[in-house]
Amino acid sequence: MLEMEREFDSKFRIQSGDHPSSSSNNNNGSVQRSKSFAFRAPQENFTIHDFELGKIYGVGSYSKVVRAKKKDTGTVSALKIMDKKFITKENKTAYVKLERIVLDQLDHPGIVRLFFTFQDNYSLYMALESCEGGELFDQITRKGRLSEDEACFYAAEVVDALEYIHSMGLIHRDIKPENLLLTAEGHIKIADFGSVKPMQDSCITVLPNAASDDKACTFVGTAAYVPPEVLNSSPATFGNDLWALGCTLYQMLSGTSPFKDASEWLIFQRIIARDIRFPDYFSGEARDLIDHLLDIDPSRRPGAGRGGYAELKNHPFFEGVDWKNLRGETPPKLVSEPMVHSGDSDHDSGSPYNPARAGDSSVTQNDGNAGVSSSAEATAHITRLASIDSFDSKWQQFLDPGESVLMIAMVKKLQKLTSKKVQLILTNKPKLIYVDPSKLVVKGNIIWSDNSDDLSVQVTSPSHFKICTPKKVRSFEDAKQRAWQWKKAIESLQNQ
Ligand SMILES: Nc1ncnc2c1ncn2[C@@H]1O[C@H](COP(=O)(O)OP(=O)(O)OP(=O)(O)O)[C@@H](O)[C@H]1O
Repeated sequence: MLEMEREFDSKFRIQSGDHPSSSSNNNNGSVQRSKSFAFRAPQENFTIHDFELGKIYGVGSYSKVVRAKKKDTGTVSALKIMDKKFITKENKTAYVKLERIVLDQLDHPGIVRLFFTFQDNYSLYMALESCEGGELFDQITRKGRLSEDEACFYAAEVVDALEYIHSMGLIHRDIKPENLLLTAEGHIKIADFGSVKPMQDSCITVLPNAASDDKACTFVGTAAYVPPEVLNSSPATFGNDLWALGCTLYQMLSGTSPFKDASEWLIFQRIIARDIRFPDYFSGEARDLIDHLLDIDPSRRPGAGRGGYAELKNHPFFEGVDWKNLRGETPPKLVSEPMVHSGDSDHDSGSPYNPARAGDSSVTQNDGNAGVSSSAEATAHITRLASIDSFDSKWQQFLDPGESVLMIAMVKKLQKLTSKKVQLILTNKPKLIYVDPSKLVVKGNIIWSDNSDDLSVQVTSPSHFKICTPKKVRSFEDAKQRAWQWKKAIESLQNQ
C-alpha cells in the first residue's frame, strides 16, 4: 500500500472529542504538530459509486474537481479527485495533506468548506462546498472588466476572508481570480489552499510532515501575482497575499493583471521593476488602494502594517461597505457561460465526468488533457499563467551577453519508450535549446527559422506539443499546460 494511503488511513484516524482547534497552541506559541486528532470533516467509507457525477468544474495541476451528488441523500458537493500515484510521483504529498488539514479547521463564509474525505486504491477524494457560480476569473473575462461597484463588492468579501485567514496565522500564497470562487448567488469563497503556509504562531494544528516540506513549498504561487520579495527569496509574510489582492483588484477593474508579458521571466522583471501603468478610467480611490497594496515594502501594504486590517477596510475605495453585513448584501449579477442551456444543473454544460472510469488511475492522472477537450477551454489556458518554477539564475550560463530568456520551463522530452526531464529555453536571439537540468549541459539546439515550413509548433493537448523541423519532430510535455504558450511565444518571435 502506498505511503499516502497509510497516512490517510491510519495516522489521520479520528479520535472523538479531540478536535484540532481545541488544543492547537503549545506553551511556546509554536505550531503544534499533533500525532492524531479528530477531523471536523470525517473520513468516510464511501466509494465513487455512491455519487452521481456531473460536470467537471475544473482541472488543477494535480487534481480534477467534479460536481457530485450523493445518491442516497441528494446532497451536492464539488469532489476534488487526486490520483495517488501522481501525487506521490510529483512530490505533492505535503501540499495535499496541508490543504486537507487546514481546510478542516477553517470556518468562515468566505472560505470553501470541506465536508468529508474518502479514498480508494487509486484516488483521494475531498468533498468541498460546491461553488456553482464558477471562478471570478470567468466573470472578469465574460464582462471584459468589472465596474468599481462590482469590484468593491468582491474585493471587500476577499478582504473579509483574508483577514480571517491571516488571523489564523496562515498565508494563502495563491490569491488570484481563478482561486476566488462564487456561490450560485454570487458571493466569494476563497479556494485552493494547496500553497498555504502556516506561520510559526499559527493557531492551526499541522500534522507531522504536512508542512515540513518547506523547500518544496517556498517558491509557490502564480507568476503574475507573485510579490517582488518572493522573487528575492524573502520569507513569506501576510503582505504576500495583500500584493496578490492588489493585482486581483487591478485585474477586476481592467480585465488583465498589472504585470503581463510574453513569458514568466519577463513578468518577473516587470514585477521587480514595479512597472505598473494604471488605465485612465481607474478612479483616484482605486488607483490609490492598488498603488499601496503593490508597495515594494510588504509591511507597508494596508492590512499588513501597524494599522492592521482597519487601515485596509477604512480606505476610501471601500467607503459605504457594511463590513458586518457583507453576506447580506446583493452580489453583482453573474454572467453565465455563452451558449449554455440553463436547466437542471446536474446535466448542465461542461463535459460530464465518466463514472465508469472513476477509480481508474489513468482517469485521475492529470495529463492536462482529460476533461479539457473543448477548444475554448484549451485556449483559456493561454491566458492562465502556470506556477513558478523557472526563476533561477543558473540558466544564465546558456545565454550570450545581452541575450534574455523569453520562455523557460522544466518539461518532459518524450521519446517512443522513454521520457526525460529537460529545461526548455527560448531566448530573444532567437534561440531554442533544451538543457539537461542535472548535468547542466545543452542536450539539443533546435535550429531557428522564421519560416514556419522550417520550424513549427503543433499543440496536441494543453500540455503536449511538438516542435517540428524538416529533419526532426521533437515531442514535449509541459505539465503546467503551457503548450499553447510555447506555440504563441515561438510564433510571435517568428513574426517579429
Ligand atoms: N469547491 C469548488 N466548487 C466549484 N469549482 C471548484 C471548486 N474547487 C475547485 N473548483 C474548480 O476546479 C478547478 C481546479 O481546482 P483545484 O483546487 O484542484 O486546482 P487549482 O485551483 O487549479 O490549483 P492548482 O494550483 O493546484 O493547479 C478550479 O480552478 C475551480 O475552477
